Amino acid sequence: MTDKTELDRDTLLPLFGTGWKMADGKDALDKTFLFKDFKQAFAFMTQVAEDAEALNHHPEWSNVYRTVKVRLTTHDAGGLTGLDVDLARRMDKAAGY
Ligand SMILES: C[C@H](O)[C@H](O)[C@H]1CNC2=NC(N)=NC(=O)C2=N1
Repeated sequence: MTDKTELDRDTLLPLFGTGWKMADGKDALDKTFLFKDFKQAFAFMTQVAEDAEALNHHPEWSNVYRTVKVRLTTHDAGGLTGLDVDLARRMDKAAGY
């Protein structure tokens, strides 16, 4: 599921349910994760770093204390692909959704 054309509403709907939003003219998925404290936020980032390496697909993200802001897009494709959906799911799992 790496073709941009395969991303339909049914694929994205479960992610909207966990707080992901379309951004950047629908070329990206954004979500803000809020954790109990910095330690939990950083543990999440450490787990997701492993997932990103496994997928060879990497988030744009920033961390301030217990907040992690994420943007997912596929630079190679110039928009959203199945890789972004896969990484979003892994992030939700790592955050305990
Ligand atoms: C060469 C390598 O496959 C590419 O640079 C990968 C790595 N990680 C990536 N991550 C994201 N988010 N988009 C990409 O296009 C991308 N490309």
